[in-house]
Amino acid sequence: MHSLLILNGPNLNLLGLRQPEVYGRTTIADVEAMCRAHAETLGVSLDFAQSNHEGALIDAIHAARGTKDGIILNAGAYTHTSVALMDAISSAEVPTIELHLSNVHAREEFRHVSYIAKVALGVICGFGPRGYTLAMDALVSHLDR
Ligand SMILES: O=C(O)[C@]1(O)C=C(c2cccc(Sc3ccccc3)c2)[C@@H](O)[C@H](O)C1
Repeated sequence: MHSLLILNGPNLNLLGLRQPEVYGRTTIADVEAMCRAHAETLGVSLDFAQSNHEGALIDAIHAARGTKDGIILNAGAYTHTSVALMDAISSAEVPTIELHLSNVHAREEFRHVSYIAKVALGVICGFGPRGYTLAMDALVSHLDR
């Protein structure tokens, strides 16, 4: 059975509570429930976490080496700034999909930069909460290739 980690970065704990016009009204708890139901369907185990702290996200990625088969990472704003997260993903050697609720490429210029994409298996963005289950499907397809 594949073991997946879904990791969410800063401010995503407030998802659905503010800026619904950009990020929708779905809460992070709703996203987790949807992902856990989809994990059952796929027959995979799932850990789901969120942190506002870059170091905690790095620690979770380090811990995934040798224990998780794949990571889905919505690093939030750290996507656009964090060489440390890029290095952690690279060193963990666990296939990682970069995930965004919004289409970052259609937004402000600064959101077009991604340090995560440089070391990711692939990027899914713009599909809202559905992006998480799309990423799960893509990761399992990759692991079963
Ligand atoms: O689209 C995303 O999922 C993204 O990763 C998420 C982000 C993000 C940024 C701020 C807040 C939130 S969640 C939220 C939204 C409104 C109010 C409070 C929190 C997400 C952005 O930093 C990224 O550029 C894009």
